[in-house]
Amino acid sequence: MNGSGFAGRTYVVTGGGSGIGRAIALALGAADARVVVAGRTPQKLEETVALIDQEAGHAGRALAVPTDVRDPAAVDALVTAATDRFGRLDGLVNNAAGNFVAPGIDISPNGWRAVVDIVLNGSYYCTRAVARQLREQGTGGSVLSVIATYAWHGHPGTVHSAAAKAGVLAMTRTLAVELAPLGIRLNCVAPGPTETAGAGAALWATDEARAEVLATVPAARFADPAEIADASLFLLGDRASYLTGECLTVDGGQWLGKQVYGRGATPAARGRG
Ligand SMILES: CCCCCCCCCCC/C=C/C(=O)SCCNC(=O)CCNC(=O)[C@H](O)C(C)(C)COP(=O)(O)OP(=O)(O)OC[C@H]1O[C@@H](n2cnc3c(N)ncnc32)[C@H](O)[C@@H]1OP(=O)(O)O
Ligand SMILES: NC(=O)C1=CN([C@@H]2O[C@H](COP(=O)(O)OP(=O)(O)OC[C@H]3O[C@@H](n4cnc5c(N)ncnc54)[C@H](OP(=O)(O)O)[C@@H]3O)[C@@H](O)[C@H]2O)C=CC1
Repeated sequence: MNGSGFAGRTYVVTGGGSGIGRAIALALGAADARVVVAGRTPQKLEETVALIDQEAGHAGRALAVPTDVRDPAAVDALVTAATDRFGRLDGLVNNAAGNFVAPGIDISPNGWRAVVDIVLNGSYYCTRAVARQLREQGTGGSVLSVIATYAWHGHPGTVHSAAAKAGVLAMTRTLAVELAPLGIRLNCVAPGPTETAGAGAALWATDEARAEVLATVPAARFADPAEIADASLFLLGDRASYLTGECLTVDGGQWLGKQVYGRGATPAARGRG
């Protein structure tokens, strides 16, 4: 990835201790960026830092800052820790999330709050704190939020997450316009079903549920987190320099494949996925 423009730049990745967030953090590290990973579990963050150091062949390219993104003061402290360590910031990946499947009519206020606080409020607090730092630096930068296609088509069992992700998309489009004069770009990536332990536990915990999800994907497979990371680095980096307020879907055709006719023609639907 030499010449990609990431060398020496610094990115905060929330939820960087696992799954897609870890894959994005590793890809940034491999592109010679400096990476600050944030999440609630210190051990998972330290594992990501160790993997980045291992790939780099030396320590010091990454920093773990245990942070609950629901706490705006903790998020401000995260940005301070990142700039104290690396001198400046260049971008943010809003990746942290929580999810569970339940009928909307049965979700408790606390269950609703748990998901919306992490996904929507957390993304706003992080975006606000990083954008303020970029404004102070006068450098511009890039914010990427990881959402899901049900932000626009909805999905039974996920009303809290779908509503929160839709909010993140609206935030992205709104702030893309407000912050363009400062040279700050904001975009989203919307992965389809992606092989991570977190999503597996939250969304397809049984073989039956997993097979049902797979049958909805025309590409007849789950995504590898590295494929989401590839698209994410494109959106974060200079090759997307005129791209803002957009969402790139990386879902193996899942959400377009909802037509009545033709769905049975996919390998997964024929039981070969
Ligand atoms: C049918 C779906 C298939 C869709 C396929 C489409 C394609 C893929 C698209 C996927 C898009 C998005 C994916 C993801 O987001 S994957 C990320 C998954 N990762 C995680 O969820 C990890 C983090 N998770 C958590 O931290 C927790 O799950 C939680 C979100 C609940 C937050 O944890 P916290 O410790 O803060 O909260 P509590 O455990 O105390 O719970 C708070 C309240 O929430 C209620 N709750 C929790 N789980 C459930 C459940 N399964 N059903 C109902 N209610 C639940 C809990 O009871 C608490 O409320 P009360 O105090 O009122 O009891
Ligand atoms: N996997 C999939 O199929 C899809 C995933 N996505 C999205 O991709 C992103 C990553 O998901 P995935 O990698 O699958 O799942 P993970 O469960 O691995 O990732 C979620 C991350 O968020 C962190 N997190 C949760 N709550 C908080 C909090 N309050 N503060 C800080 N960090 C928090 C978790 O760490 P910790 O618990 O240590 O805090 C964890 O590292 C999410 O935004 C998800 O919605 C979208 C579409 C499909």
